[in-house]
Amino acid sequence: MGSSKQVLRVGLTCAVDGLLLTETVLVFQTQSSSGQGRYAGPVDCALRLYREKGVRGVYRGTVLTLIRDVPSNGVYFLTYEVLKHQLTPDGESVHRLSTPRVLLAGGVAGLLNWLIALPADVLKSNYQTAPDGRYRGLRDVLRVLLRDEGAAGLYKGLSAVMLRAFPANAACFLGFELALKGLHHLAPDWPASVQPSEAPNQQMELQKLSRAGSSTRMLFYS
Ligand SMILES: CC(=O)O[C@H](CC(=O)[O-])C[N+](C)(C)C
Repeated sequence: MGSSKQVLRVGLTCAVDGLLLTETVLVFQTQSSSGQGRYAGPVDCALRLYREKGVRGVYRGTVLTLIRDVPSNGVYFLTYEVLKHQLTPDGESVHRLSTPRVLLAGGVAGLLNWLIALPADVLKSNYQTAPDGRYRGLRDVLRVLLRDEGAAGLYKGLSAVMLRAFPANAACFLGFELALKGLHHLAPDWPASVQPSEAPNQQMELQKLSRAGSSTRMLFYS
């Protein structure tokens, strides 16, 4: 694992990936579930939002998306890495963590992600799906929600979100680990597959590598 700060930084910057389609997806999902059928599909939805409201229309709610995703993504990846290391028995490599432990670390990371993300997610959804002119700005979305529903409104849908969060993110991280193992299998000498920061396991790995006669990989440990 990189340092906690590195993992946190990766998580925080990953938040930007979700910005591109957030408004389009939500507007399209809302009309689909209401059965109104105003848009033929997500692309049609994006194009019409753009034509009717310009770039601002497509990116409405971006600030709230960032408020949701930046802290929660940081905590998400950090929690996963920290838990993986804590769940690794002494003397064993974190890369050989058993499937149930990977699932546990991923599931808990998902729960914490949503515990932090949900209030901003509720505000973002209210803002993005409201008719034009309903809110005077982001603060107004919070004011109206607190007035109408109280603080509990910020955690609307918590149980459903949590029920989904554990299995979805457990499976997501298991898929990630399996993909990583597959790639490592295909390209064992690829530099990025070597973990120079694994100090406790370094000696053991070095012995294994020298037995296998792999001088290329040993270079990365020196
Ligand atoms: C807010 C969100 O989309 O959370 C993701 C996890 C999930 O349950 O969908 C996390 N991440 C955006 C890092 C994939």
